[in-house]
Amino acid sequence: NGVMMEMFQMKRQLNELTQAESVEAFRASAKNFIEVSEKAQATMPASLDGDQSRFVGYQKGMQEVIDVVKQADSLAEQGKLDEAKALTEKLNDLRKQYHKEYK
Ligand code: HEM
Repeated sequence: NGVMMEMFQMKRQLNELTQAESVEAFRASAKNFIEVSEKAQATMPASLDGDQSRFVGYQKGMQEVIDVVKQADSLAEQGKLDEAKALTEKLNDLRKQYHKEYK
């Protein structure tokens, strides 16, 4: 099982965030993104092979991602769509950083 399905959903939501043309569209994608990343956070990835101590680090990484999406959502809520979108670049940095470590 693992987190493959969640990861592909996160990829889709990230595309939607960067392409959102309205606050409403951005916030809807952010909500979906948070939901699916919380699911991923609760699930042991196959690549970790049951290693509980690495799972703790993995979960912290996923929390960083969730926090950035929440921050971006709150910018969108204030009508700052461009700033919200700019912040999603951080998600790609986190993706690269944590994939190196856990994928
Ligand atoms: C932030 C946006 C992220 C996106 C869009 C994303 C997307 C993906 C995708 C598409 C895959 C499968 C294809 C591939 O191997 O490249 C994948 C795999 C994986 N990702 Fe992510 N990821 C993200 C963040 C993270 C973070 C923060 C972590 C860890 C804290 C993580 C951990 C993993 C792991 C462990 C796998 C391999 C799963 C397995 O082999 O079962 N990802 N990710």
